[in-house]
Amino acid sequence: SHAWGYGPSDGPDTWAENFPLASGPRQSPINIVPKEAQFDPSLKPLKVRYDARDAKGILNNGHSFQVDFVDDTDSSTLTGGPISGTYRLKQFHFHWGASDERGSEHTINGITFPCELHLVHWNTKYASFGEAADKPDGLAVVGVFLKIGAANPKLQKVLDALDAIKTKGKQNVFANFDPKTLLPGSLDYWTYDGSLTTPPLLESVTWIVLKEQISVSPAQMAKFRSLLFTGDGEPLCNMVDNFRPPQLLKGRRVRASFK
Ligand SMILES: NS(=O)(=O)c1cc(F)cc(F)c1
Ligand SMILES: [Zn+2]
Repeated sequence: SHAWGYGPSDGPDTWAENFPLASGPRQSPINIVPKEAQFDPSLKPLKVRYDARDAKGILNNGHSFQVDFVDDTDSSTLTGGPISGTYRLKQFHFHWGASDERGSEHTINGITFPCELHLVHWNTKYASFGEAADKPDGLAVVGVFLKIGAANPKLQKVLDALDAIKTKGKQNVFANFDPKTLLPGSLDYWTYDGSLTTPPLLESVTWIVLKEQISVSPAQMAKFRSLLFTGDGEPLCNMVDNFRPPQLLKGRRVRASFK
């Protein structure tokens, strides 16, 4: 299997060697230029309905950590917005930097944020996430920027679970959590057709990037950075800078749900 990472020898600039989609026509992330985004009055409001009881576990997968959800019913879904039909929440995860001036994957007018949250959903016209993952309308990911400010109490339950999943492959039960509490007050968004931002870089994602950011404190950022890319017994390597830089737009349009 193809080992990839974020270091000098296996990072984003090397991914095209094993994952040819890296040079594809609809790669993510991108730099969003709000003045060039077209307001689309036909875009519907985003409808987010999550059930805290669907939260299942938390896993250090060696690239980030993710909180996984039970997705065998329509109890936690995303509808409306730019998508048609019903997409089920599968997991959420984050990307972050070694320091506050980098870490996000999408940028706004070239501005980077210290962290970016991704809530991953799959189209229920397909039988499963795995089936949906390589279809052009298979996935919808909601991206939320985190900016340095006051401590965010909604993050704390997630961050307090990180000590038990410090190394690659470790996982734990993570129950009774409603990720809707992580979202900002406004669901105004930009949307464009893109891809997974990590290998296999599948071009199957309708990206929905929220305009409003949520806060994270420096101490909370230190918790993210306390995770390790490496497994038990391997040389320590802090899990930081696990972000792909912005990719070429290649003629794509970015639409705005707001004026
Ligand atoms: N980072 S991302 O949201 O594009 C993403 C989501 C996913 F479900 C699998 C991936 F490999 C990557
Ligand atoms: Zn992601």
